[in-house]
Amino acid sequence: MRISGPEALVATKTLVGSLPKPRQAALKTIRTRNGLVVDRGLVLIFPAPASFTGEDCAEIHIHGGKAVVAALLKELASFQGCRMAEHGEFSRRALENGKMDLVEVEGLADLIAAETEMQRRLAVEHTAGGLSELYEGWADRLTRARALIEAELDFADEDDVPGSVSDMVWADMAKLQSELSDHLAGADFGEIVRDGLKVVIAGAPNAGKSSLMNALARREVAIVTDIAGTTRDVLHIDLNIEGYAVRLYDTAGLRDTDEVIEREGIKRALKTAAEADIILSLAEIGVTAQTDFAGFNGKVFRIGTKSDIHPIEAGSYDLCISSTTGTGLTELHQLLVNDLLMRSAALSLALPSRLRHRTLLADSLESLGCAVSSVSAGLDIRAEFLRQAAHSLGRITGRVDVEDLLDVIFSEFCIGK
Ligand SMILES: Nc1nc2c(ncn2[C@@H]2O[C@H](COP(=O)(O)OP(=O)(O)OP(=O)(O)O)[C@@H](O)[C@H]2O)c(=O)[nH]1
Ligand SMILES: [K+]
Ligand SMILES: [Mg+2]
Repeated sequence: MRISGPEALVATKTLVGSLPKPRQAALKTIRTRNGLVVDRGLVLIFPAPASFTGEDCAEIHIHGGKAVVAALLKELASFQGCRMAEHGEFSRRALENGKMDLVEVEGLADLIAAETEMQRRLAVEHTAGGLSELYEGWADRLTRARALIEAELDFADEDDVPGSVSDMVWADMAKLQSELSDHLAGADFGEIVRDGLKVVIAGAPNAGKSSLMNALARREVAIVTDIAGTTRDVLHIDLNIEGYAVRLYDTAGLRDTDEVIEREGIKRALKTAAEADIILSLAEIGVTAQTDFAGFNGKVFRIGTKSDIHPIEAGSYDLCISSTTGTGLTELHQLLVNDLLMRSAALSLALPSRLRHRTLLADSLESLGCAVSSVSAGLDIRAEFLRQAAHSLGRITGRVDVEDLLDVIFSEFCIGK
């Protein structure tokens, strides 16, 4: 049981008699104020500000049985100012007290939800502040640049400000522009690691889409019949491939039809394929035509099916498989592994992984681009673009730029001494 806030230590002391030394576990008997023993267990205290929330915190380790928990909760609730925490309230207080920033809080949420090794690694990278450091470093660079530009504006006639500072600043800003843009390019993969690679099985009716889904799931997820138009709803399963989350979708067979339910199924199939990272375009070897999915964003692999009953036509397909015999399924798995490895190549896991990150990074990059390229605009306007770029970065971590501009000017130059 974790208790945080100004009354945490008072309440804990009342329950366990005497408090242990900060951050040292001690075995205590936990009693109600009527003297009834609730349980015996280890007690730890973390006086403010050296705690997770930044407030006074206590941990009472109890046996997890329902009645024990209920008894301690009931006793705690009777203390003045003590109540049940709301969802995420400990992290929220940590954020408010400057113990974590927004990216770290999001990382913690992702870490708790992580199911695959790569999701875990990405989340750890975020909770450990790797990304925050990067953004704060960039925001500092922008603030410094702006300070230098404003110094040139304000004190252009004074000797203390070296000339052509501007050139140096803009060269650095152009460099930052490309760093930011490289980082933003990693957002696609960051989102894939966090949310899973979307692999959509699509193609003509009876191509064997649902059979492939079942073979990869190793269970009968989808209905399989020899009737064309069996699958209507979009089905999905989650796979873990080399530590990466992969979401595999089975969809309705694509064809012209007047059947109302099937039409709706096809509409959904196309929508799902449009959002895919990878489309496995299935066609029965030599029997059904391959849908080419031209204009779709996902990478398309042409898969020939039922290789057990048709001669393999090398050249027409990227891969031929048989869900019945299992031929080609190892290769299909390897194809996905290779794709993931290719996407991850040369990328660290300090990647933006949420739409919120992506949007603000894009905003920042756009402002920076305006600042760098508006060569004919006044320096004041270009400086304002730099401010906006830093502001967007500050909003990612939640530590929006405070007005430390003058500090920077005076620390770098000896103006007005
Ligand atoms: N011989 C052979 N038959 C297969 C194979 N895969 C699927 N089939 C058969 O082909 C028929 C259609 O399979 P499904 O998996 O339902 O095909 P689908 O693409 O999901 O079809 P719709 O949902 O109707 O679009 C069934 O009779 C399957 O048993 C295979 O690898 N070899
Ligand atoms: K079918
Ligand atoms: Mg099907």
